[in-house]
Amino acid sequence: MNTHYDIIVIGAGSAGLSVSIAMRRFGLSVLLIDRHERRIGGDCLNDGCVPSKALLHVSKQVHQARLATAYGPTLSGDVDLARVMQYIRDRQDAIRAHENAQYLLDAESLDVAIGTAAFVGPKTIRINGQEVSAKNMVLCTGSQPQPLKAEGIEQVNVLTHKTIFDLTELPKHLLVVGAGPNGIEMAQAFRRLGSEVTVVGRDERILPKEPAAASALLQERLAGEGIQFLLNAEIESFTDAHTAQVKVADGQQHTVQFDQVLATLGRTFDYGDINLSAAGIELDDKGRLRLNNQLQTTNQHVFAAGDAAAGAPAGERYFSHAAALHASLIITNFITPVFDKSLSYDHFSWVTFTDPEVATFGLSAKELATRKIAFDTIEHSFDKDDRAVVEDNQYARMWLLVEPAGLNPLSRKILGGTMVAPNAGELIQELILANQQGLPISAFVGKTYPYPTASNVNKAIWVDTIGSNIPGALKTAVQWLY
Ligand SMILES: Cc1cc2nc3c(=O)[nH]c(=O)nc-3n(C[C@H](O)[C@H](O)[C@H](O)COP(=O)(O)OP(=O)(O)OC[C@H]3O[C@@H](n4cnc5c(N)ncnc54)[C@H](O)[C@@H]3O)c2cc1C
Ligand SMILES: NC(=O)c1ccc[n+]([C@@H]2O[C@H](COP(=O)([O-])OP(=O)(O)OC[C@H]3O[C@@H](n4cnc5c(N)ncnc54)[C@H](O)[C@@H]3O)[C@@H](O)[C@H]2O)c1
Repeated sequence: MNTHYDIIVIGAGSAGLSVSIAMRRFGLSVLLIDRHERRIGGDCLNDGCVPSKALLHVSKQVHQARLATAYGPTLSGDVDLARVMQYIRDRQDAIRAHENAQYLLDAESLDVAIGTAAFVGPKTIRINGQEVSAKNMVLCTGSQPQPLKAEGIEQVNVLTHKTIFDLTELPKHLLVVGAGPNGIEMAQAFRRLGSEVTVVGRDERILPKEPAAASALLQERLAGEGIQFLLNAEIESFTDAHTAQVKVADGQQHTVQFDQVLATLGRTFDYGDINLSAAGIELDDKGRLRLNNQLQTTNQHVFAAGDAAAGAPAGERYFSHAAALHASLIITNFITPVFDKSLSYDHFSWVTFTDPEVATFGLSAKELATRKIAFDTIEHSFDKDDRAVVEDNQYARMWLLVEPAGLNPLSRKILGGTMVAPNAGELIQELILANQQGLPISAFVGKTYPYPTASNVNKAIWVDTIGSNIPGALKTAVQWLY
């Protein structure tokens, strides 16, 4: 470790890895810091995206094996959770092979220091007793799970995403508190592995950041798999280590007996040991870094990326690919400072990896209304799609927000949307590209999809919409010409 670098990056999760590797590749001297060698890769690798997606993968295999018994094969025995968790650890290790300090030094010539960094001045930190300075620094320090508060909580061992992957026995009854993406993904995974699952959510619907119709469709599917939902509800108290009293807004009280409880209540921040005040870095009233839309803190030489950038005026997005977007913005502004770019989520997208997946992109109806942008909502059911029929997915749906029809219906552009379908996260990619590049819907209508690819729905929605709204004058003209 040197005493001065071009850039110091604190936190080696999705954000820190993106910023530090790119800046090093541009030939700058970079120091990347994380508290522990085993935290390199951050939440995504260690207790977020990777283990949760691996768990969902296994749970889907188990679910499909169970469905296959309809055709003759038999299935016996319970899922051995210890073996499932071993599979997850193996998958994490496969990624760790290229996300560790030695690899980063060997492959990227990147200096990595293990220890807790704390500011001692505007451009200087102390780590492991040594002071190191830099021209600029990037805080990629992530976020923490919001703690569950309820009377009697001290009797209960509350799991979070940081501890649930250490379980070795399948819970008989898993109580999930919080109905956001983390809670809903885990609820389905454990239900499919064999647990009874109850979800308690504060809002009136699951996945409240999605359009209401998408939340309702997913909830119906999950309820069909046996997940119990208590919505508009909160844990009032724990009367012992395995009993929760749940109060629903309509006044009803439910007693839920559980052997494990998982809290998935959103994110919070802990800047207790980093001494932000020594660098003049301020927090906002929600305890987030106070940032501008260039992701600059109140210290002009210190920036933030990833979950730590949640205080940006553009809004909160806690995703690995948001970290990559922030990293790309910061890097662009470092290397082309005359064109200061601002953070925008106008073409952002995300996927909740349940089965069916929920994939959302672009501007929401609420954002369009706030910006006074006129739009139509076009709903498309997959019920007549041959691929959906043969795979029994006719329930799937999408809702696209599109410019109002003008003189040429094929020139309309897609402003945003949501799809609830198996593999929606993959199917929606060409819609995202069209949205980002401003392609008109003629791009879909003019494309021939190999039959029966699932993504043909991206054409069918427009063929149906245009086909059922051909203006009378056009029909008359066609008849006359024919
Ligand atoms: C269960 C779960 C599932 C998820 N699934 C997905 C998904 O499927 N797709 C998706 O896009 N996103 C998903 N996310 C969100 C995603 O994991 C996070 O948005 C992302 O990991 C944040 O990356 P980050 O680099 O900002 O922070 P982190 O990954 O939290 O990294 C921050 C790092 O900073 C280090 N650090 C903090 N302070 C200091 C200090 N003072 N000194 C040294 N080091 C420090 C920490 O040790 C940590 O390693 C999921 C999250 C959870 C909880
Ligand atoms: N597939 C993915 O990309 C994925 C998966 C998991 C998590 N994540 C990310 O991680 C972040 C954290 O996930 P999350 O689901 O914990 O956060 P979240 O903020 O999205 O959802 C938490 C939910 O819990 C509810 N809640 C809060 N306190 C409660 C209480 N006391 N009782 C009942 N409900 C309560 C909130 O109203 C909210 O709906 C998310 O913002 C998401 O971006 C992404």
